[in-house]
Parts: sequence; C-alpha cells; structure tokens
Amino acid sequence: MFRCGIRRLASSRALKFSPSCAPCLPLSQPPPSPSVSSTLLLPAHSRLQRHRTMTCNSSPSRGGIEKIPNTSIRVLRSVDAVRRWRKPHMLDRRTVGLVPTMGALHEGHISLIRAAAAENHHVVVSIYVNPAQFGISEDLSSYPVTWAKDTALLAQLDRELAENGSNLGGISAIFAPTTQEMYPSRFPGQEPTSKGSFVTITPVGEVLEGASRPTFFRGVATVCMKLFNIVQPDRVYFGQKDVQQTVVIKSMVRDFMLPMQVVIGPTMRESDGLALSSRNVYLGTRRRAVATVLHHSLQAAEAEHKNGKGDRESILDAARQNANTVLEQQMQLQPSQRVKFEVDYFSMADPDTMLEVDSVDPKKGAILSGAIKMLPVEEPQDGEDLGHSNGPAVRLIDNIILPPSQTE
Ligand SMILES: Nc1ncnc2c1ncn2[C@@H]1O[C@H](COP(=O)(O)OP(=O)(O)OP(=O)(O)O)[C@@H](O)[C@H]1O
Ligand SMILES: CC(C)(CO)[C@@H](O)C(=O)[O-]
Ligand code: BAL
Repeated sequence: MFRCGIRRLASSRALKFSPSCAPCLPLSQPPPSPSVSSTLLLPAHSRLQRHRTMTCNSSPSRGGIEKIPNTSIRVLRSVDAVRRWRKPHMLDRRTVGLVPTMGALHEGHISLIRAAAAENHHVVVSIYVNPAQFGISEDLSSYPVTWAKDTALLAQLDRELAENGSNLGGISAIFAPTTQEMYPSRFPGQEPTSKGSFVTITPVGEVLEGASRPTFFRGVATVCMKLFNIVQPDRVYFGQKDVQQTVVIKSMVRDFMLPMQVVIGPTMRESDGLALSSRNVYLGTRRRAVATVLHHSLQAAEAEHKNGKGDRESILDAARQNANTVLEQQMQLQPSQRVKFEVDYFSMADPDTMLEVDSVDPKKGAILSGAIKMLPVEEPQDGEDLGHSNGPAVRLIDNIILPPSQTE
C-alpha cells in the first residue's frame, strides 16, 4: 500500500501476459476502411469527431446500443451514455475499474486491463487521443489510430477474461468520446497561454517531462479529471512506464479528494528490454535496434546503486556514460547505417514528488528516469522500413525504481 491508500500491483499479477509472446500491434496496418485512411492525417481531435465513421467493427443493436460485434462490450460515446450505463452499477454496488488510454493498444494496456478485470466487476477502457496534452509542434496529427485492431484485441481479451474463472469481471465498455463531448464549452487550444478550465498539478507537472512538454501534464490532469468524473470509477489503472504521470494522478486524486484508488501496473517490455509504447511504431527497423539504449543506460545506473553507490553523480554518470558509448559506436558507422539520438535528461528523483535528489533515501528509494530523442535516420535506403509516418523524431521515456533498502 502507498500512503493515501494508493496501491501498486505486484509485478507477478500484471505480468501474466508475456510481452514477448504477443508483440506490439503491427506498425502500419491498412486502415479498416477508406474513410479511416482519409482521416489519419487530420488532427486527432478532428479524427475523433469522425470516430463514428471508423467503427466498422462496432454496430448499434436493438435500442440503439452500440456494441463490439459478438461481444457484450458496449461502445459509449457520450457523457450521458456513460452515466446511464454507470448508475445501476452504483446502486447494485458493482465496482468499476477505469483504464484510460489513447488507443493503439499494446501489451502494456492489456496488462492494465487484466489487472482491472481481476479486481472489478466492470472494466471501462477509454480510448481518446486528448489534443490538450500535445504541444503545438508535437505529433497529434500522426499519432497512431488503430480503432479496428484495438476493438478486435479487446474482444479477444474479453473472451479470455471470461474463460479464466479467477477474474471478477470483464470489459464492459469502451468510452470513445469526441473532443466536443470532452470539452463542452469549447476546446481551449494547445498553447501554453490557452484559456479554459484546466487542472494543473505543480511542482510535479513542471519538471522532467513537464519541462520538455510544458502543456503535457496540464492536458493529462485535465482529461483524467474529466474521465474520472464521467466514469466515476472505484479504481483507476496507470502504467509505471509513465512514472511522472502516475505521480501527477496520485497527487490529483489525493489533493482533490477523489473517491478512487490509483493502481499502478509494472512496465511491459519487449524481450530486449525496450518499454512498450504506442510511439514505438515511429521507430522503423534501424532505430528500433538502438532504442534499447535508454533502458540499458538506466540499468547501468541501477547497477551502480546495487554496487553500493547512493550519490546522484555516481549513479547518473553511469547512465550518461552508457548512452555516450552507444552514440560513439553509432558515429563510427556510415550515415546510411547509423542512428543518432539526443539525451533529454537522466534523473534521480524522489518517488513521491519527482523532484531531484542528491542521494538515494534508504527509506524511500528513488526513481531513475530518462528521456531520449531518436533523430530521423540519415540517408534512408531504398525500401528501408522508416516507421510510421516516415519515421519522424521520436521521444522515448523509461524508468527504473530503486526500492527502499530500509523499512520506515
Ligand atoms: N509498456 C507499458 N507497460 C505498462 N503500462 C503502459 C506501458 N505503456 C503505456 N502504458 C500505460 O498505458 C496507459 C495508456 O498509455 P498510452 O495510451 O499513452 O500508451 P503509450 O504506449 O504510453 O503511448 P505513448 O507512446 O503515446 O506514450 C498509461 O497509463 C500508460 O502508462
Ligand atoms: C492517461 C492518458 C490516457 C490521458 O490522455 C494518457 O496520458 C496516456 O495514455 O498515458
Ligand atoms: N503515455 C503518455 C501520453 C503522451 O505521451 O502523450
């Protein structure tokens, strides 16, 4: 148990699904229908306005209830629809777990849904690419949208959950709202100076990811507050991969007295250690092979701590040195073969605040985290797999928990 009643999942629980046995969703799948293809390059909030045209694998049944075919999973698109669905479960005391996502589902998301089904009667998965958390020059317009694959994956997972007698519930609904629904006054915009109803959680939201992406956590906290108010879940599920996001959400739940538990699931990885992420689809083959540098650098820092070092400089130097060595090796290669990346930061921070620490507190441990930008490849070769959207620069994040060595 965390203080304030927030629980962390035991790794064994959420790791039931091996990341290597079922890899990330394929990179650039053919769109489910011509209408989807024409929407892929639109800003995600315009695309989401058009989600209804993309639901070739969900269908309204009698009474106008939209469901994923051959399942009991409802597709709810409005706040009213969620409220109507939710109310009876409140009265009959059935618990609801919410897994917020931006779609392009992978085993990281699946592990959170499995965890939610194990301990709630109903699981709601939200799929919404929230424009407010993207900076104006970020990848909103190319963010992968894979609705048909996502719903097929959820249908398959729901069947598996039903067959496994140890689950309390299954996937009851997907909440896939439009931006108009989520921002009823009007969409406030993505600029730092935008005016509107926002939730900001500081100082945690200003450092690290928040320093590189100044509107990111404002967007995340705002949309999560909306999702929590709409679904009114008993438990909400977030992945350790986005560690700073978990601290923002835990702070928000605590400080606004939101009546729900925050459950954190462990980071799911590819077999070589790369953290699963929807944005990995941008990497392409050449950069994918080098993208493990972030995890390996954090592991080098972790090893330094395991070898008895507790000070910031020794620990973070190990990460920096590993990243430098990999970059130097790449620079020995021809431009047509090499991969360049820039380290945004390596951090050693307090687990409760994400503020930097000078040494690891034996009672609290620390969070090692990092972000790197994989630059677009130079001299792409004929037929080279450059990744989704022709392989733009990709920002990767990852982290490792240094656990407390003394009990409080
Ligand atoms: N590898 C992972 N292991 C566990 N949880 C994950 C993993 N990747 C994402 N999640 C969690 O899934 C939830 C939804 O995340 P999201 O839809 O943004 O996916 P993502 O892979 O993090 O995408 P992006 O590449 O945009 O960061 C978040 O709580 C996130 O922390
Ligand atoms: C929590 C979230 C779904 C809010 O849009 C997003 O930040 C994510 O997918 O991690
Ligand atoms: N997983 C975090 C969502 C984002 O980077 O926008």
